[in-house]
Amino acid sequence: MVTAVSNNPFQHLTGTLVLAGAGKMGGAMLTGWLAGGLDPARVVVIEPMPSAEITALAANGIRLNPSDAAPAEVVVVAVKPQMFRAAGPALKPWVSESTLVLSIMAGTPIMALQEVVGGAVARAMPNTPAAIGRGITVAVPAGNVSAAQRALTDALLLATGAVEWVDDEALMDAVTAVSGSGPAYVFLLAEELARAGVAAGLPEALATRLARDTVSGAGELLHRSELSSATLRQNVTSPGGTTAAALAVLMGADGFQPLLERAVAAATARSKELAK
Ligand SMILES: NC(=O)C1=CN([C@@H]2O[C@H](COP(=O)(O)OP(=O)(O)OC[C@H]3O[C@@H](n4cnc5c(N)ncnc54)[C@H](OP(=O)(O)O)[C@@H]3O)[C@@H](O)[C@H]2O)C=CC1
Ligand SMILES: O=C(O)[C@@H]1CCC=N1
Repeated sequence: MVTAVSNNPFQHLTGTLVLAGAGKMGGAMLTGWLAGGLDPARVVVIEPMPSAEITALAANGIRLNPSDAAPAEVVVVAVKPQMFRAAGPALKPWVSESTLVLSIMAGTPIMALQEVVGGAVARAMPNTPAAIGRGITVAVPAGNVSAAQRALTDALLLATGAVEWVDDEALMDAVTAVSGSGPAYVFLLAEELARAGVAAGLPEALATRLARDTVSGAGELLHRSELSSATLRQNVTSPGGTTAAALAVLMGADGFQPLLERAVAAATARSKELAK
C-alpha cells in the first residue's frame, strides 16, 4: 500500500493560529506562512490598525479582530515589547494551558509571557526576510513546551526560512542584535554605497541600482556558495587593485570591525533594557 505524504508544513496545525500584532514582522511571517500553504481559515489576526494588505486578507478567509475568543492552538505575540504589559492581558481568552504561545518580541523574557499570557511559551527571534522564506529564526522553549508543540513551532518557523534552537535564553539578546536587527545593517550598506557612488560622481538612479544589485547579488552568492565569506571577499580582491584600496579603509582601525562590534553591543544592551 502506498501512503500519501503531505508536503504541507502546516499539516500538524489542526486548530486556530492567532497572530497578535500584524505589523512589519508579524505581517512578514504571515505572508511567509500563507505563501507556504497555511489555510487562511485557520488564522485570526488581532491588529488595531490593520494595513491595506492585512485587511485584504480578510477576503481570503482570515478573521480580523473577531469579537469572540476561544483558546487557540497557537498564539503568536508580535506586538512591540514596550506595549506588551498593556496589550498582553487581552490575549488571555485565546490561551489555555495547552496553547503554544510563540513570542517574537525582542527583549521580552519567557517568564514575562508566562506571567501575562500563560500557555506553553516558545520565544523566537525571526527577521524580515521571513516574508520571502529566507529568514533565520533562533528559538528557545520553556520547560512545559511539549515535543508536539516544539515540532509545530519548528514547522511554523521553517516555513519562513532556517531555524536554530538554543537552550540558553540569555543568548537571545545577542541573537537579536545579529540576525533580528541584521537585515537593517545590510539595507543601510546599500543606502550608503549608493550615497558614496553619488559622491564619486555617479547619477543617483545609477548609483542606487548598482548598490542594490551589488548587495543583493553578493548576498545571493554568499547564500549559494560553499565558500566562506572571507574567501568570497578575497576572490574580489585583485592584488594591488581597487578593492584592496577600499578594503584598506574598511578593514582599518576605524573600519567595519570596531563599528559593527559597537553596533551589535548597542543592540544587545537595548535588548537587555527591554527586558526590564
Ligand atoms: N521588525 C523586525 O524586523 C523584527 C521585529 N521583531 C519583534 O516583532 C514585534 C513587532 O515589531 P514590528 O513588526 O517591527 O513593529 P510594528 O509596530 O510594525 O508591529 C506591531 C503591531 O502591533 C500592533 N498592535 C498595537 N497594539 C496591539 C494590540 N493591543 N493587539 C494587537 N496588536 C497591536 C501595532 O499597531 P499600531 O502600529 O497601531 O500600534 C503594530 O501594527 C516586536 O516585538 C519586535 O521586537 C522581531 C524580529 C524582527
Ligand atoms: O528593532 C527591534 O527592536 C526589532 C527587533 C529586531 C529587529 N527589530
